[in-house]
Order: sequence, then structure tokens, then C-alpha cells
Amino acid sequence: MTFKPGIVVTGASGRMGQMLIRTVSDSDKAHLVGAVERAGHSWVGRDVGEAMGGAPLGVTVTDQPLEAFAQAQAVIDFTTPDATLEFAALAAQARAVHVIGTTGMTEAQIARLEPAARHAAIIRAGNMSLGVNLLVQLTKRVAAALDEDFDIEVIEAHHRHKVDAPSGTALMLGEAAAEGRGVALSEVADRGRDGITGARERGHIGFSAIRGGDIVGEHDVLFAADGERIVLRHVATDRAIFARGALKAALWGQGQGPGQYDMVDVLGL
Ligand SMILES: NC(=O)C1=CN([C@@H]2O[C@H](COP(=O)(O)OP(=O)(O)OC[C@H]3O[C@@H](n4cnc5c(N)ncnc54)[C@H](OP(=O)(O)O)[C@@H]3O)[C@@H](O)[C@H]2O)C=CC1
Ligand SMILES: O=C(O)C1=N[C@H](C(=O)O)C[C@H](O)C1
Repeated sequence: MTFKPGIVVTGASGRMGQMLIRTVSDSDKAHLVGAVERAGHSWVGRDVGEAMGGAPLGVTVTDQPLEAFAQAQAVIDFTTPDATLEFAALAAQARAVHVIGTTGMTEAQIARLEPAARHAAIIRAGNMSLGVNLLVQLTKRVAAALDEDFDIEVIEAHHRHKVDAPSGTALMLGEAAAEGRGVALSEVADRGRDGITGARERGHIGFSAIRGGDIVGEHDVLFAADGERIVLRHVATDRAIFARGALKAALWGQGQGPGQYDMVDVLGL
């Protein structure tokens, strides 16, 4: 019989948490062994399937992450930067693969993942979908092929509940464009325009964020020159694409040693 890794989902009641619970429990390649929420959350102590309004799944929501992680081979975590840092230390202690979808982490917070990555595999990406990770590769290639006559703008749109901007995906796309151009994104990023901004600076990479309604996630990379424009676009219409990517990462991580990985590693792009 093939071994099926046990998976814990953190932030179980969240938009992605619920999608992940469904994806993992429907999978024939893994099984759900834990669901974590913060202390005091109304779901703690309840069966996670019932809390989601469906049939029982035989997994009780807990506010004790280390106890849950100790039973698991992988933790899938789409929560907040602070929670993710706490979970990284605990997943490393339990030697469980930590799949991180959380966005909005600062460079300093990302650096704090390094001690955990010495003990277990961490797979982190601002977007776990196949389509976006392919778009990242295309963006790098197009940016490398064009010179600074083409202004690069990353435009993203998300639902009204999103708390971070630019999105993790927009930053991945900006990094890819900068890499293609052979420049550091931190040197050329324009992350917010308001008022008398002055004319656009040649070579800069601009970011714009739209927030509204229930938009799952839309990203355009615009290359605009005099007389022509290229637009690379990804539109997500279902959060299942992120959950499927995260599960794929958790399974791929089973064969890996400690270290930090991303979806390009997982998908072999
Ligand atoms: N990489 C990718 O492919 C994708 C990444 N994301 C990212 O995933 C993250 C979550 O998104 P989304 O699901 O929409 O957000 P939600 O706010 O719906 O979900 C976050 C969940 O995490 C819980 N949480 C927060 N802190 C803790 C903690 N200390 N312990 C346990 N649970 C905790 C929250 O609980 P409470 O409500 O009590 O605060 C909430 O249930 C965001 O950063 C988003 O950008 C989203 C989609 C795809
Ligand atoms: O918060 C979201 O919803 C999403 N977040 C990720 C991001 O910040 O790019 C991925 C996806 O676009 C949905």
C-alpha cells in the first residue's frame, strides 16, 4: 500500500483554510490529520467538517499546533505573517514539511524562516497555482527580451477582504521582471502613486492594486512602449487552484531535505 502523508491545515476557518481542508480530505494521495485555529476561536473543539457546515471529517479543530504537527508529515499554512513565523518554528521541531502560502511578509520576517529551514523543508510561494508560476517564467523572458523603452507595470485585483498590497503574486511578477532586466526590484519599484508624482521614471517597475467584491485574484504584467503594448494576464476564478498547488507542494516536499524551496522547484519549471 502507498504511504499517504498526514497533513495539518492551519487557519482552518479561513477562505483558504476551508478550501485546503476540502482538497486534502478529498485527495487519495494524502489524509487530513489536523486543523488548527487560534485559541478562543469558536471552531476549537469541533469537528472541522461540521464546523464548515458539512459531514464530519473525524478531525477536531485544535489550538495546540505543536501537538497537531507532531502527528503530521506536512503543515499547509495560509494565515498571517506572525502566525506563519510561529508555525515555522513548530513545524521544524516536528520535522514536518511546512508549505507557506501566507503573503505580506517583510524581508525581515522572511529572514526569520532560515533557522527553521535548517531542520525541515519549507516551500513558500506568494501564489501556488501552475498558471501564475508559468506567468512568472514568461514575465522574466519578456522583460529580458525588451529594453527600457517598454515601461513595466504590474496591476492586480483582489477581493475586499485582502489585507496586504501589492499582492504576493504581484511581487513575484515584479521580481521576475526585474531579474529579466538584470536590476534589483528594490531599486526600481514604484509601489504607490498619489498627487504630483512627476513623470514616470524610465526603467521603473510600477505596482497598482484594486480591491473589491469577491475577486479571487487577477494579475496583469503590462509592457507599454510608444505605439504598442504587451499584456501578460492570469485570472484566478477558483481558490481550488491554490489549494491543489499547496497539496502538490506538501507531497513533493516529502522527498526533500531541510531547506527553502518554491513552486518553481515543485513544478520543475
Ligand atoms: N500563496 C497562494 O497561492 C495564496 C496565498 N493566499 C494568502 O493566504 C493568506 C490567507 O488568506 P485567506 O484565507 O484569504 O485569509 P483569511 O483571513 O480568510 O484566513 C486566515 C486564517 O488564519 C487564521 N489565523 C490567523 N492567525 C492565526 C493563528 N495564530 N493561529 C491559527 N490560525 C490563525 C485566521 O483566524 P481568525 O479569523 O481568527 O483571525 C483565519 O481563519 C493571505 O496571506 C493570502 O494572501 C491566499 C490565496 C492564495
Ligand atoms: O489574498 C488572496 O486572496 C490571494 N493572495 C495571494 C497573493 O497575495 O498574491 C494569491 C492570490 O492572488 C489570492
